[in-house]
Amino acid sequence: MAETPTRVLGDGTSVPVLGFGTYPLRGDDGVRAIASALEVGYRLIDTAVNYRNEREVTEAIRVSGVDRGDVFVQTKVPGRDHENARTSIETSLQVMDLEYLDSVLIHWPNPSQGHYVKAWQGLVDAREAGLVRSIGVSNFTPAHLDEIIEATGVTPASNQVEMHPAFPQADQRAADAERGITTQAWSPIGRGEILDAEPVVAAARAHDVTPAQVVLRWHLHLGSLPLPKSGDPERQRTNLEIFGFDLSEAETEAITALGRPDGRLFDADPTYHVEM
Ligand SMILES: NC(=O)C1=CN([C@@H]2O[C@H](COP(=O)(O)OP(=O)(O)OC[C@H]3O[C@@H](n4cnc5c(N)ncnc54)[C@H](OP(=O)(O)O)[C@@H]3O)[C@@H](O)[C@H]2O)C=CC1
Ligand SMILES: O=C(O)C(=O)[C@@H](O)[C@H](O)C(=O)CO
Repeated sequence: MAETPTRVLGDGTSVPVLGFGTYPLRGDDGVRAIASALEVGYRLIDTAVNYRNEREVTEAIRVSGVDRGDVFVQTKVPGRDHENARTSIETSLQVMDLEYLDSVLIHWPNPSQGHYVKAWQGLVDAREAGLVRSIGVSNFTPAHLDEIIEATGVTPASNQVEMHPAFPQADQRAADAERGITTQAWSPIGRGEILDAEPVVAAARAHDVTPAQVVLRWHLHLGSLPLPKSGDPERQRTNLEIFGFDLSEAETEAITALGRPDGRLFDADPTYHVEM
C-alpha cells in the first residue's frame, strides 16, 4: 500500500492530499466502512458533529490498528454552537475520546445568524489551548473570510467548499489561494452524478482508469484537496489510487468546462444557506 503524498497548509501543518468523507456513515456499518478506508490507506478522515459519527471514527481507528498519530482527524463545529465553539470542540474530544484534533472547521457560516466571527474566535482559542492543531472553515465566501481574518488577525488554514466538475469554483479557489488557504472539496465526484460526462469518460479511457479516478486527479491538478466518500472497500481503494497518472492541460480544461453557474448539487449557496 503506497503512502498518500502530503502537502503543507498555511499554518505549517502537514496533511494528506486526499482524504475520506464520512457522511452519512454511522453505526456498525459506519465503523466497518471507515476502518476499511483506513486499512486501504486513507489517513485524513473528515467528520462533523452533525454527521453523528464522531464516535464511529475513533472506533474505526481502533479496529483498523492504525496509530491514532498517523491519522489526520478533522471535525466541524455546527451552526448551533457558533457562540460556544470551544465548548463544542471539547465535547467532540470527549465523544471521540481523543486528546487533540488535527483540524476543526466551522461547518457553515450561517450569515443570517451573525455569529461566525465569534465562532472563529472560539477556534482560535481552542488552537491556543492545544485542543486542535489546525483550524479552518467550510462554505465561507471571500467576504466571510475577510471578515474573520480582519477581526482576529488569524487566517484559516483550510476552506472546505462544494467542488466538482459541474461546480469547479474557480473564483473561490483563486480567493482562497490569494489568502494562503487550502481549498478542500466536498462532494468531489459530484455524488457520482458527473461520472458519465464525455470529457471524464474520454480521459478515463485514455489513461485506463475509472471516471472517479479522473475526477479526483482533476482536483489534484487544480490544487484542491478532495474528500470522496464511499462505503464500498473496492471503490475506496480505487479512489485513492490516483498517483500513477496525470491529466494533460487539455483534459483538465475540458473537465473544468463542464462547470455551470447552477451546477451546485442542491440549494446550498453559503451566502444564505443555514445549517444548524
Ligand atoms: N462541509 C460540507 O458542508 C460538506 C461536506 N461533505 C463532506 O464531503 C464528503 C464527500 O461528499 P459526498 O456528498 O459524500 O459526495 P462524493 O462526491 O464523495 O460522492 C459520494 C457518492 O459517490 C459514490 N461513489 C464513491 N466512489 C465512487 C466511484 N468510484 N464510482 C462511482 N460512485 C462512487 C458513493 O457511493 P458508495 O458509498 O456506494 O460507493 C456515494 O454515493 C462527505 O462524506 C463529507 O465528509 C459533504 C457535503 C457537505
Ligand atoms: O455533509 C455535510 O457536511 C453537510 O453539510 C450536509 O448536511 C449536506 O449539506 C447535505 O448533504 C444536505 O443534504
